[in-house]
Amino acid sequence: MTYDTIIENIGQFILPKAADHPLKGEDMKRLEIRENAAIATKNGKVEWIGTHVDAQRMETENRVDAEGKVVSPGLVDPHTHLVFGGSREEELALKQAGVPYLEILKRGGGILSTVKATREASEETLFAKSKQSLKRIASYGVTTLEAKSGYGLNRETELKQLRVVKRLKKTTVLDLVSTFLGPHAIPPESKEDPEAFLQEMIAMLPHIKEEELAEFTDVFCETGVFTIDQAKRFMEASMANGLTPKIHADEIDPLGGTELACQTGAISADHLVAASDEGMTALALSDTVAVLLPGTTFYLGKDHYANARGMIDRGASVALATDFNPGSCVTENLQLVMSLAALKLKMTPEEIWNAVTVNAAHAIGKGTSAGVLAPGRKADIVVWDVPNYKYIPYHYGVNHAMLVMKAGEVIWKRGDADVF
Ligand SMILES: O=C(O)CC1=NCN=C1
Ligand SMILES: [Zn+2]
Repeated sequence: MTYDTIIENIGQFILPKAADHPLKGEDMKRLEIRENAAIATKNGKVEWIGTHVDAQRMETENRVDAEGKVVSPGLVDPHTHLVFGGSREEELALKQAGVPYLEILKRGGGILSTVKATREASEETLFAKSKQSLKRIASYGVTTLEAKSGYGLNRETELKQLRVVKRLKKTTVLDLVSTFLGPHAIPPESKEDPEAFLQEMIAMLPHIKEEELAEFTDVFCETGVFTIDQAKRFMEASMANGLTPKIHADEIDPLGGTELACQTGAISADHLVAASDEGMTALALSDTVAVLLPGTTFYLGKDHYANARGMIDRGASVALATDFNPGSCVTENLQLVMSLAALKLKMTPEEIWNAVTVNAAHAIGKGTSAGVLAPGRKADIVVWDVPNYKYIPYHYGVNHAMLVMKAGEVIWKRGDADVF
């Protein structure tokens, strides 16, 4: 057989474990690393994984020399607010003055200022802006990601955002999943009647399912936003309409959103900075993935981070994501989040790699098709300019990706310009 591409001379090949459930407990702490390896692709799929020596005897159209460096599956970012209008740099001064996130929101800023910009932006503008972000996301080694709505807070604009994601799915090489985050905040026009607004968002669910505009739903369960009871009713209505729930839980105040996620069978519970011991134990006993967002904690200038160690050591499955959004975490760089996971969440390199590949894939229902390289799987592959798999969390703030491959095709390669 003649292969399409062989990537050879791989110093360390990172091979997260293929599993039909998210990794937890001891599995979360283990990571297979193969040395002096090679991988062969054909028709966009992984065809063979073996040794560099064996690869020398194989026929291929293209041969890529990994120069003894590191190769991994394409990364998965399971939590982004990709589609939005405008920006919120003006709020930095408020944050520097110590004005809390929820206070900025209460004053009509934060999410609500992005809502105004998103309502005013055309679908074309949002599409072009999101596509630029996707290029940057891909350059950091991400080949699969989630994208939420939530900056419309009315039927017209929520559908506009979801249509943008649907168009991006069809027109870009990355794999996207879509999440309807209608109950993201209470719009000014519904301030007097949040319940009516929640009902309006619930009433959208059949249409969203019918038009295949989202696979998941999400709700911001937080003080001054949506209560546990409101979140529960929205999540139950989601499931009744064939949509799988997620939840922004225990981000700032410990309302018990973590426990609610596990009780309702949510696919993921996200943020969890204020998760209780009971909530962490519930995670360990469930298949709900804890999606941790240390970039947001950092960006909001908080000292207290999610208790990743407590979750992992209890046996919960943990994933990592950027939470890319215009106000509380303005970065597409999942590698930076890997560093914060080491420095602030005290996660090991093995746990971090599992959290940005196989577990991140399970958090968006892609556990059997992304985040793992094995014969028959999509050839989503990244070559990293690092000496070993521990290096990315250690050296932060830069882009270590050399080459990003999506379904067997190179979609990004570090510039060839070399004037030094
Ligand atoms: O502030 C934002 O735009 C995104 C966010 N939603 C809930 N927490 C952060
Ligand atoms: Zn978020």
